[in-house]
Amino acid sequence: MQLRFTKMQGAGNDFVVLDATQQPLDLTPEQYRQLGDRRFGIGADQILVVEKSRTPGVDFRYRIFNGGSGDEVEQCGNGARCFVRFVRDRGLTDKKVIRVDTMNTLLELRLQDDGRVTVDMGAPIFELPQVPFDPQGLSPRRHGDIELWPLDVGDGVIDDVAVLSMGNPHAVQVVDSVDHAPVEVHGPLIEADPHFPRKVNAGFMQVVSRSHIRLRVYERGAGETLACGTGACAAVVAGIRLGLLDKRVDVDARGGRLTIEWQGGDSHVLMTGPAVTVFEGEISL
Ligand SMILES: N[C@H](CCC[C@H](N)C(=O)O)C(=O)O
Repeated sequence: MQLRFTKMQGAGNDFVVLDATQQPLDLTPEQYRQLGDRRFGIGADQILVVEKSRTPGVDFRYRIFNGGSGDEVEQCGNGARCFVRFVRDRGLTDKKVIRVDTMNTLLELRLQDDGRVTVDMGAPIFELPQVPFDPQGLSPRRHGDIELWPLDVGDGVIDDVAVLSMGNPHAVQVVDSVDHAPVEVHGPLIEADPHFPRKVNAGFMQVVSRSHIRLRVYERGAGETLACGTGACAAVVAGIRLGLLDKRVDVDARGGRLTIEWQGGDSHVLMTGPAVTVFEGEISL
Protein backbone atom coordinates (compact mmCIF):
# COMPACT_ATOMS: atom_id res chain seq x y z
CA MET A 1 0.00 0.00 0.00
CA GLN A 2 1.29 3.50 -0.92
CA LEU A 3 0.66 5.87 1.97
CA ARG A 4 1.03 9.66 1.81
CA PHE A 5 2.05 11.22 5.12
CA THR A 6 3.04 14.54 6.70
CA LYS A 7 5.89 14.66 9.21
CA MET A 8 5.33 17.24 11.97
CA GLN A 9 6.75 18.23 15.35
CA GLY A 10 5.61 20.21 18.38
CA ALA A 11 8.52 21.27 20.64
CA GLY A 12 10.49 18.31 19.28
CA ASN A 13 7.79 15.68 19.95
CA ASP A 14 7.45 14.30 16.44
CA PHE A 15 4.57 12.78 14.53
CA VAL A 16 3.58 11.06 11.32
CA VAL A 17 0.17 12.50 10.40
CA LEU A 18 -2.16 10.57 8.09
CA ASP A 19 -5.26 11.99 6.37
CA ALA A 20 -8.12 9.48 6.65
CA THR A 21 -10.89 12.03 6.03
CA GLN A 22 -11.62 10.68 2.53
CA GLN A 23 -11.23 6.96 3.14
CA PRO A 24 -10.74 4.98 6.39
CA LEU A 25 -7.31 3.65 7.32
CA ASP A 26 -7.13 0.29 9.00
CA LEU A 27 -3.48 -0.28 9.89
CA THR A 28 -2.17 -2.91 12.30
CA PRO A 29 -0.06 -2.19 15.43
CA GLU A 30 2.91 -3.64 13.52
CA GLN A 31 2.34 -1.16 10.68
CA TYR A 32 2.14 1.74 13.18
CA ARG A 33 5.40 0.50 14.74
CA GLN A 34 6.97 0.42 11.27
CA LEU A 35 5.88 4.02 10.59
CA GLY A 36 7.36 5.06 13.93
CA ASP A 37 10.62 3.17 13.47
CA ARG A 38 13.56 5.57 13.01
CA ARG A 39 15.58 3.03 10.99
CA PHE A 40 13.08 0.87 9.08
CA GLY A 41 10.31 3.45 8.73
CA ILE A 42 9.75 7.21 8.83
CA GLY A 43 10.41 7.66 12.57
CA ALA A 44 8.03 9.33 15.02
CA ASP A 45 7.02 9.32 18.68
CA GLN A 46 3.36 8.95 17.69
CA ILE A 47 1.26 8.43 14.56
CA LEU A 48 -1.85 10.64 14.27
CA VAL A 49 -4.79 9.56 12.08
CA VAL A 50 -7.21 12.37 11.15
CA GLU A 51 -10.82 11.41 10.36
CA LYS A 52 -14.08 13.26 9.90
CA SER A 53 -16.14 13.21 13.11
CA ARG A 54 -19.51 11.49 13.21
CA THR A 55 -20.56 13.74 16.14
CA PRO A 56 -22.84 16.68 15.20
CA GLY A 57 -21.07 20.03 15.80
CA VAL A 58 -17.64 18.39 15.97
CA ASP A 59 -15.30 18.91 13.01
CA PHE A 60 -12.89 16.00 13.18
CA ARG A 61 -11.82 12.92 15.10
CA TYR A 62 -8.17 12.15 15.58
CA ARG A 63 -6.63 8.90 16.75
CA ILE A 64 -3.22 8.52 18.40
CA PHE A 65 -0.88 5.53 18.16
CA ASN A 66 2.41 5.30 20.07
CA GLY A 67 5.31 4.85 17.65
CA GLY A 68 7.20 2.40 19.86
CA SER A 69 4.39 0.04 20.86
CA GLY A 70 1.87 0.62 18.04
CA ASP A 71 -0.83 0.86 20.73
CA GLU A 72 -3.73 3.30 20.38
CA VAL A 73 -3.87 5.77 23.29
CA GLU A 74 -6.29 8.33 24.67
CA GLN A 75 -4.59 11.72 24.38
CA CYS A 76 -1.66 13.64 22.93
CA GLY A 77 -1.16 17.31 23.71
CA ASN A 78 1.60 18.17 21.25
CA GLY A 79 -0.21 16.08 18.65
CA ALA A 80 -3.38 18.14 19.11
CA ARG A 81 -1.51 21.31 18.12
CA CYS A 82 0.04 19.62 15.07
CA PHE A 83 -3.43 18.33 14.14
CA VAL A 84 -4.69 21.96 13.92
CA ARG A 85 -1.77 23.00 11.71
CA PHE A 86 -2.38 19.91 9.52
CA VAL A 87 -6.12 20.41 8.88
CA ARG A 88 -5.66 24.14 8.25
CA ASP A 89 -2.69 23.77 5.90
CA ARG A 90 -4.43 21.01 3.91
CA GLY A 91 -7.52 23.19 3.53
CA LEU A 92 -9.70 20.69 5.43
CA THR A 93 -11.10 23.61 7.41
CA ASP A 94 -10.72 27.40 7.57
CA LYS A 95 -11.93 27.62 11.18
CA LYS A 96 -9.64 29.10 13.83
CA VAL A 97 -11.46 27.29 16.62
CA ILE A 98 -11.70 23.57 15.92
CA ARG A 99 -13.54 20.92 17.94
CA VAL A 100 -12.13 17.41 17.71
CA ASP A 101 -13.04 14.06 19.19
CA THR A 102 -10.35 11.81 20.61
CA MET A 103 -10.75 8.34 22.15
CA ASN A 104 -12.22 9.60 25.41
CA THR A 105 -12.71 13.37 25.23
CA LEU A 106 -13.66 16.38 23.11
CA LEU A 107 -10.93 19.00 22.63
CA GLU A 108 -11.35 22.63 21.57
CA LEU A 109 -8.28 23.97 19.73
CA ARG A 110 -7.54 27.58 18.85
CA LEU A 111 -5.03 28.82 16.24
CA GLN A 112 -3.44 32.05 17.54
CA ASP A 113 -2.53 34.96 15.26
CA ASP A 114 1.18 34.33 16.00
CA GLY A 115 0.87 30.77 14.61
CA ARG A 116 1.01 29.07 17.99
CA VAL A 117 -1.91 26.86 18.98
CA THR A 118 -3.79 26.87 22.30
CA VAL A 119 -5.44 23.61 23.29
CA ASP A 120 -8.11 23.28 25.96
CA MET A 121 -6.96 19.94 27.39
CA GLY A 122 -9.98 19.51 29.65
CA ALA A 123 -9.91 19.07 33.41
CA PRO A 124 -7.27 16.90 35.13
CA ILE A 125 -8.58 13.67 36.65
CA PHE A 126 -7.45 12.69 40.16
CA GLU A 127 -9.78 9.76 40.91
CA LEU A 128 -7.30 6.86 41.06
CA PRO A 129 -9.51 4.24 39.35
CA GLN A 130 -9.91 6.65 36.39
CA VAL A 131 -6.16 7.19 35.93
CA PRO A 132 -6.07 4.10 36.25
CA PHE A 133 -3.88 3.50 39.33
CA ASP A 134 -4.25 0.64 41.84
CA PRO A 135 -2.66 1.79 45.15
CA GLN A 136 -2.76 -1.70 46.66
CA GLY A 137 -0.01 -2.16 49.24
CA LEU A 138 1.06 1.50 49.12
CA SER A 139 0.60 4.20 51.78
CA PRO A 140 0.56 7.73 50.37
CA ARG A 141 2.32 10.74 51.85
CA ARG A 142 0.19 13.88 51.90
CA HIS A 143 1.98 17.00 50.60
CA GLY A 144 0.09 20.24 49.95
CA ASP A 145 -3.36 19.18 48.80
CA ILE A 146 -2.08 16.15 46.92
CA GLU A 147 -1.00 12.61 47.81
CA LEU A 148 2.41 11.31 46.75
CA TRP A 149 2.71 7.57 46.15
CA PRO A 150 5.97 5.71 46.93
CA LEU A 151 6.98 3.61 43.88
CA ASP A 152 9.77 1.06 44.32
CA VAL A 153 12.27 1.56 41.47
CA GLY A 154 14.75 -1.05 42.65
CA ASP A 155 17.97 -0.99 44.69
CA GLY A 156 15.94 0.17 47.70
CA VAL A 157 15.12 3.47 45.91
CA ILE A 158 11.62 4.93 46.22
CA ASP A 159 10.23 7.62 43.86
CA ASP A 160 7.40 9.65 45.37
CA VAL A 161 5.03 10.42 42.49
CA ALA A 162 1.87 12.44 42.00
CA VAL A 163 -0.67 10.37 40.05
CA LEU A 164 -3.25 11.93 37.71
CA SER A 165 -4.78 11.67 34.25
CA MET A 166 -5.01 14.20 31.42
CA GLY A 167 -7.08 11.65 29.54
CA ASN A 168 -3.91 9.53 29.63
CA PRO A 169 -2.08 8.38 32.77
CA HIS A 170 0.82 10.32 34.35
CA ALA A 171 3.17 9.78 37.32
CA VAL A 172 5.04 13.02 38.08
CA GLN A 173 7.92 13.53 40.50
CA VAL A 174 9.95 16.58 41.56
CA VAL A 175 13.72 16.32 41.03
CA ASP A 176 16.56 18.72 41.88
CA SER A 177 17.91 18.67 38.31
CA VAL A 178 16.39 17.20 35.17
CA ASP A 179 19.91 16.99 33.72
CA HIS A 180 20.90 14.52 36.45
CA ALA A 181 17.53 12.77 36.92
CA PRO A 182 17.71 8.98 36.32
CA VAL A 183 15.12 9.17 33.50
CA GLU A 184 16.62 6.34 31.40
CA VAL A 185 16.65 3.97 34.41
CA HIS A 186 13.60 4.96 36.47
CA GLY A 187 11.43 5.91 33.46
CA PRO A 188 10.87 2.39 32.12
CA LEU A 189 10.48 0.98 35.64
CA ILE A 190 7.73 3.50 36.44
CA GLU A 191 6.13 3.02 33.00
CA ALA A 192 5.78 -0.72 33.72
CA ASP A 193 4.96 -0.43 37.46
CA PRO A 194 2.21 -2.99 38.24
CA HIS A 195 0.13 -0.37 40.09
CA PHE A 196 -0.67 1.11 36.62
CA PRO A 197 -2.80 -1.49 34.80
CA ARG A 198 -2.55 0.47 31.51
CA LYS A 199 1.06 1.54 32.18
CA VAL A 200 1.93 5.23 32.64
CA ASN A 201 3.90 8.24 31.37
CA ALA A 202 6.69 9.14 33.86
CA GLY A 203 7.43 12.87 34.38
CA PHE A 204 10.55 14.37 36.05
CA MET A 205 10.01 18.03 36.98
CA GLN A 206 12.62 20.59 38.16
CA VAL A 207 11.06 23.71 39.68
CA VAL A 208 13.07 26.77 38.54
CA SER A 209 10.59 29.35 39.90
CA ARG A 210 6.85 29.56 40.66
CA SER A 211 6.24 30.28 36.95
CA HIS A 212 8.96 28.16 35.31
CA ILE A 213 9.84 24.47 35.30
CA ARG A 214 12.12 22.17 33.33
CA LEU A 215 10.64 18.80 32.44
CA ARG A 216 11.67 15.43 31.03
CA VAL A 217 9.10 12.70 30.32
CA TYR A 218 9.65 9.01 29.70
CA GLU A 219 6.52 8.36 27.63
CA ARG A 220 4.42 5.18 27.74
CA GLY A 221 4.96 3.29 24.50
CA ALA A 222 7.53 5.72 23.11
CA GLY A 223 10.41 6.17 25.57
CA GLU A 224 11.84 9.60 26.45
CA THR A 225 10.58 12.26 24.04
CA LEU A 226 11.87 15.81 23.55
CA ALA A 227 8.53 17.12 24.82
CA CYS A 228 5.24 15.72 26.12
CA GLY A 229 2.19 17.99 26.02
CA THR A 230 -0.03 16.04 28.39
CA GLY A 231 3.07 15.47 30.55
CA ALA A 232 3.59 19.24 30.77
CA CYS A 233 -0.05 19.69 31.78
CA ALA A 234 0.21 16.93 34.40
CA ALA A 235 3.46 18.34 35.83
CA VAL A 236 2.06 21.87 36.18
CA VAL A 237 -1.16 20.62 37.78
CA ALA A 238 0.84 18.49 40.23
CA GLY A 239 3.20 21.41 40.95
CA ILE A 240 0.29 23.77 41.64
CA ARG A 241 -1.35 21.23 43.95
CA LEU A 242 1.99 20.75 45.73
CA GLY A 243 1.99 24.51 46.38
CA LEU A 244 5.15 25.00 44.27
CA LEU A 245 3.76 26.79 41.19
CA ASP A 246 1.47 29.69 40.21
CA LYS A 247 -1.39 29.34 37.72
CA ARG A 248 0.59 30.11 34.54
CA VAL A 249 3.84 28.24 34.01
CA ASP A 250 6.45 28.10 31.24
CA VAL A 251 7.58 24.51 30.76
CA ASP A 252 11.01 24.04 29.19
CA ALA A 253 11.25 20.60 27.63
CA ARG A 254 14.39 19.45 25.84
CA GLY A 255 12.79 20.24 22.47
CA GLY A 256 11.14 23.56 23.21
CA ARG A 257 8.84 25.62 25.45
CA LEU A 258 5.16 25.05 26.27
CA THR A 259 3.00 27.39 28.35
CA ILE A 260 0.44 25.81 30.66
CA GLU A 261 -2.36 27.54 32.56
CA TRP A 262 -4.65 26.02 35.20
CA GLN A 263 -6.96 27.86 37.64
CA GLY A 264 -7.32 24.84 39.95
CA GLY A 265 -10.30 22.71 40.98
CA ASP A 266 -12.15 21.23 38.03
CA SER A 267 -11.15 24.03 35.64
CA HIS A 268 -9.64 23.08 32.30
CA VAL A 269 -5.91 23.05 31.59
CA LEU A 270 -4.83 25.29 28.68
CA MET A 271 -1.64 24.51 26.75
CA THR A 272 0.00 26.80 24.19
CA GLY A 273 2.99 25.91 22.04
CA PRO A 274 4.47 25.45 18.57
CA ALA A 275 3.32 23.15 15.75
CA VAL A 276 5.56 22.75 12.71
CA THR A 277 5.31 20.83 9.43
CA VAL A 278 8.74 19.31 8.66
CA PHE A 279 8.17 17.48 5.34
CA GLU A 280 5.67 15.46 3.32
CA GLY A 281 6.25 12.11 1.69
CA GLU A 282 5.00 8.75 0.58
CA ILE A 283 5.86 5.34 2.00
CA SER A 284 5.16 1.79 0.84
CA LEU A 285 3.71 -0.35 3.63
N1 LIG B 1 2.80 8.40 25.18
C1 LIG B 1 1.48 8.98 25.53
C2 LIG B 1 0.77 9.49 24.26
C3 LIG B 1 1.44 10.72 23.68
C4 LIG B 1 1.50 11.86 24.66
C5 LIG B 1 2.48 12.99 24.33
N2 LIG B 1 3.23 12.84 23.12
C6 LIG B 1 1.78 14.33 24.41
O1 LIG B 1 2.19 15.27 23.71
O2 LIG B 1 0.84 14.44 25.24
C7 LIG B 1 0.64 7.89 26.20
O3 LIG B 1 0.89 6.71 25.94
O4 LIG B 1 -0.26 8.26 26.98
